[in-house]
Amino acid sequence: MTANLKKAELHCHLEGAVPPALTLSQARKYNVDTDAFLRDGTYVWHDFTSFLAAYDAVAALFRSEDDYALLTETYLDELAAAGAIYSELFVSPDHAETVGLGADRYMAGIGRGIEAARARTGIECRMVVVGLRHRGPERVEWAARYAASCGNPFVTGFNMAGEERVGAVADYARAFAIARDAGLSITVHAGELCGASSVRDALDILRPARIGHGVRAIEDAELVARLAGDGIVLEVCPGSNIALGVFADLTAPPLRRLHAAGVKVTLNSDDPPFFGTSLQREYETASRVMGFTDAELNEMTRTAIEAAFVDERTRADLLARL
Ligand SMILES: Nc1ncnc2[nH]cnc12
Ligand SMILES: [Zn+2]
Repeated sequence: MTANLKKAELHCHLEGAVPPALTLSQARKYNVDTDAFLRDGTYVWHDFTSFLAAYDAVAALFRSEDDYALLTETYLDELAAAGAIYSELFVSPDHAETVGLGADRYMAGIGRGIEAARARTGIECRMVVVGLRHRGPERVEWAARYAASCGNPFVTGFNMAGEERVGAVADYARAFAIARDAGLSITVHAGELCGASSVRDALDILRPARIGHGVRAIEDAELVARLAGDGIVLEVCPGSNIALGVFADLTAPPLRRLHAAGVKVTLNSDDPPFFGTSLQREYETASRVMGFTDAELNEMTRTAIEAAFVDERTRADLLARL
């Protein structure tokens, strides 16, 4: 039983972590009909594109600092209850601009939620600002400049998510250079909907410390050896990969093969209520279905904290709590 294990999560989209019950209460607050994207307590989508549309519809229900403080506290309390001592949240200032809240008040609300959850449960949390790939290079550069200049102490990293099949990685090199030059740590979604070449391009052009998913690297033995040799950490999200059809069933995700090849892997929920999962469930599945021992799961948690975008003192504190 993995409920008693300490956990850490590096890959979860804040707007992708909204429990359906909270979506319904937000919809009542703003008088929005949710039938198009939420039915019988389940989000309605059938492929990646319609998943993103449902995700955007849910995100549009969070319009104030208080809304985001509530969402952040709700998710971090759930994580802490599952034994998590550390969480990195992917936050999207584009969504804040879309609803007219503005990025600064968005980040302030999330920061309040982080502080409230930490005061109550001790969970440590940092934010990774996300640029949305399908909004194009200029918009991702806007997100990078925002992350670089916002001065929010919880912001420690930059990422790109969204529709992986749009554009080429090289189009976004300048955005990542802006973030890196400002001292932000780098991760990027790759090797999820696109194959091994998307992981190789990400490594060659963006030089990330971590890769979001990266699991399609399994298609190329030389690339797997490179990931292992370079110590690149994969933010693996098995439940997400199944829900989105990246792999057929839970016996297929290559977590065990990547781990056996010496690749540093971590467990993550990505967008838990959208994919019928949670961090607790990911640990439990890795144990019961994939056969990982508690020692191996604890090693993945350690890997996550060693790869966390935090200052060294916080990292030492977290490792001591493991
Ligand atoms: N799994 C995923 N891939 C790319 N962009 C996302 N945004 C939220 N979840 C995502
Ligand atoms: Zn993701």
